[in-house]
Amino acid sequence: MKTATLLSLRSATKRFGGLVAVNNLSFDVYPGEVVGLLGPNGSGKTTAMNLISGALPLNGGEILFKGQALHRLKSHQIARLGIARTFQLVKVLGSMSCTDNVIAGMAFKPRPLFGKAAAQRAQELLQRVGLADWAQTAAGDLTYINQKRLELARALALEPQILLLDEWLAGLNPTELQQGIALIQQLQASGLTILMVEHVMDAVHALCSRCVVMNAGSKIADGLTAQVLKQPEVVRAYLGGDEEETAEAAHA
Ligand SMILES: Nc1ncnc2c1ncn2[C@@H]1O[C@H](COP(=O)(O)OP(=O)(O)OP(=O)(O)O)[C@@H](O)[C@H]1O
Repeated sequence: MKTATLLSLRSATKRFGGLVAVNNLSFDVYPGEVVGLLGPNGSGKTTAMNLISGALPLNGGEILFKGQALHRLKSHQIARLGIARTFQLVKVLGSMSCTDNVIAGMAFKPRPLFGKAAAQRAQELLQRVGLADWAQTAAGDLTYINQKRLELARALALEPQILLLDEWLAGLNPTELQQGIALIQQLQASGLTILMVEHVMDAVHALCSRCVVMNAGSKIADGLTAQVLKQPEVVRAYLGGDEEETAEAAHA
């Protein structure tokens, strides 16, 4: 018997005027999976993440979390159900300390923490992402990778059941990338389910057991990472038709 899905998109559709940014998109995410959401620029990945997190309303179809339809819920209610996200453009509260940024993330937890308990939990989360020594530093003074770590700690403060990562590894240098991959692997090992939009192929290979690939708003592939990346339609769409490059990526 197949495990029950954690997250299901069923013909999810989003239009911006005449543009169908997400077109009848259906896929499932099962508990404990790390699934890559791939596709060329403008294919609808971030819009799909926005539909799941409730930042944008659906125009058609439905999105279910543990069987519950999300479309009537506001984003804070969706967060409270256990769906946390990071953003493509890092969004930290620059003048506030790292600790306070993480505590702010706890406001949307099902059972919010206050006072000392919140500060202690924030310290644990900062330690988990490698920021224990920056607890009192203003978020705006952190380096780029550390701001990304902080955003992750804030998302984890929700105690999510699924984490949506939107190009969390983008813009990192090779050393930082390895650190970032290791950090996500730790989350994976703890059993957290992750749906990640990612362009960095090394990270996709290292982290994602399965990938869903979009092109021009529609799903064009869904399956085991190595197999999906070899599919001719994915080669053509995702890497602009450079089959050699995709073949290299598939074997990386
Ligand atoms: N708020 C909006 N209003 C109008 N059009 C939008 C809006 N958001 C996205 N789009 C359009 O929808 C399409 C899908 O955009 P989206 O950002 O979801 O793609 P993406 O796959 O995440 O791209 P990238 O990899 O570059 O981040 C694009 O054509 C984009 O210009």
